[in-house]
Amino acid sequence: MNATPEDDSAASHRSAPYGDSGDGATRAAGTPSAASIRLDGVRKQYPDGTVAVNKLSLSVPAGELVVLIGPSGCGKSTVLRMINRLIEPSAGRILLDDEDVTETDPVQLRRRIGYVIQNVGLFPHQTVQANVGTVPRLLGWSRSRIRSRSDELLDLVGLDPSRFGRRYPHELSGGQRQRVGVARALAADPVVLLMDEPFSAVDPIARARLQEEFLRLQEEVRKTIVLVTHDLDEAVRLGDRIAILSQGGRLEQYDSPATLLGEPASSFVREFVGADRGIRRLAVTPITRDLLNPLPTTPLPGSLPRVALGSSLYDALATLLTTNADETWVTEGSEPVGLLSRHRILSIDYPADPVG
Ligand SMILES: Nc1ncnc2c1ncn2[C@@H]1O[C@H](COP(=O)(O)OP(=O)(O)OP(=O)(O)O)[C@@H](O)[C@H]1O
Repeated sequence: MNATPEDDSAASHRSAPYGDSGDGATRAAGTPSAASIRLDGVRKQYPDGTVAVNKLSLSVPAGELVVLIGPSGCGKSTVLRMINRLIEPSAGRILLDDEDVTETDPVQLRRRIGYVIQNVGLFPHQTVQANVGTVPRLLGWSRSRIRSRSDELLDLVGLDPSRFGRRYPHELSGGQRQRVGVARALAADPVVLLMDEPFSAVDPIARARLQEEFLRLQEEVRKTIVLVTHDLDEAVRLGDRIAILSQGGRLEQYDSPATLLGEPASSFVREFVGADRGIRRLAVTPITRDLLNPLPTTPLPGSLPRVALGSSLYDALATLLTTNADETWVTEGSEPVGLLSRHRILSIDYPADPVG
């Protein structure tokens, strides 16, 4: 298992040195604002002797979204809270770019690290706008600057500031509260975003929509994100990489979703990802040209559904099942480039599973 990704893209996302940002938010235009994270032999033993995390090494390239997943009590939240020093490690080092977090003032550190938790923890007696402006206020920004940043972020998370800015948290739905939580965490343009079960308090439909919106948001802001979840589907959907932990914070595997599902590194991982990983693999396998039947020479039947080349096999199968068709057009732009059949999707021959 390699916990230091070879295709580390940190260099291409390298953040400005912290000193450049002055109050932590005014970076030079176009300068990506994300830091890499490196955990090096990190251990946490609580005073009662519980070893929550042991010898954990993990690198998160700047601008990537890494998901921590594993059974209850395996140390996920402890890992997250050691990164922003809500918990001090007993041993090992945690680096943001090249800076050791244990040597950084915790208050300064937390202003550069956004933190989103389940149920958000918005201040109930403050408006949405004031909640989003929390860290900028601490940083001493002017009122007008806080206001415009708050409006910008509410827009970014899909909440109209003129409609929602003056509301109080209890006047929002769970999903809207969650969005405000994300906006608040992004307010001072942090270099890292830590998210502990951020979507688990909302119902499955709102959750799927939040996940989708969140992916779009990440395309735009490209933060380094470490997200804890219990939900494997969420991990597969959101993660550039997934770290699976077992009890005692032991790293079982750290890989892309496709590799994790296709090549579980241990029987623990295999069991954890479960029997329905075949379906999940469809969700992370794109439609490629080699799977397509050529376009027919006879006139094309117009009634078939369409899916885009590059979307997932899961999407294709879902389209076929909902339209009750045996084949779908696969399109590139607006042009059909081939046909994909239900049979072909179901007969894909994945490489043999290396774990007995
Ligand atoms: N303050 C504490 N004192 C002693 N043990 C603790 C403390 N906080 C957490 N633990 C223990 O450390 C281990 C890891 O806890 P942690 O909350 O990090 O796990 P988790 O994977 O996030 O769990 P869950 O998925 O249930 O939220 C658990 O055994 C937990 O009981």
